[in-house]
Amino acid sequence: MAVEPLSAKEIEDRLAELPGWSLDGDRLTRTYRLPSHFAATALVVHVARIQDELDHHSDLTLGYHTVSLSVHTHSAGGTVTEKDFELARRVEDIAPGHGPH
Ligand SMILES: C[C@H](O)[C@H](O)[C@H]1CNC2=NC(N)=NC(=O)C2=N1
Repeated sequence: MAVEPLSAKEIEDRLAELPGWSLDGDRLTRTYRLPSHFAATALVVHVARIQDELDHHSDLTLGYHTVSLSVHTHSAGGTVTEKDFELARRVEDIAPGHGPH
């Protein structure tokens, strides 16, 4: 599927529906804080499954009690596309099940 870069306005509108997510340069990012290192690790594994299912992969960083995602679309020249937002929405759906953050 060919994907096009989103405009600044399109990104802004989509971010308004995704509290906690922000634009950092040309990347969509969010850091989740979890109740334990084990919970954070479980979230990483769950996100990895979603990323393989979507065939769209963020830089996914595990900290002590944190999980950070940073994503853009390589095939669209490293810009933010609808695919990045699709991933962000899917992660938002499952993150609450991993404990408070
Ligand atoms: C061959 C495979 O479909 C591509 O390499 C996929 C995999 N995951 C990807 N992830 C991201 N973030 N951008 C891509 O363009 C991308 N392309």
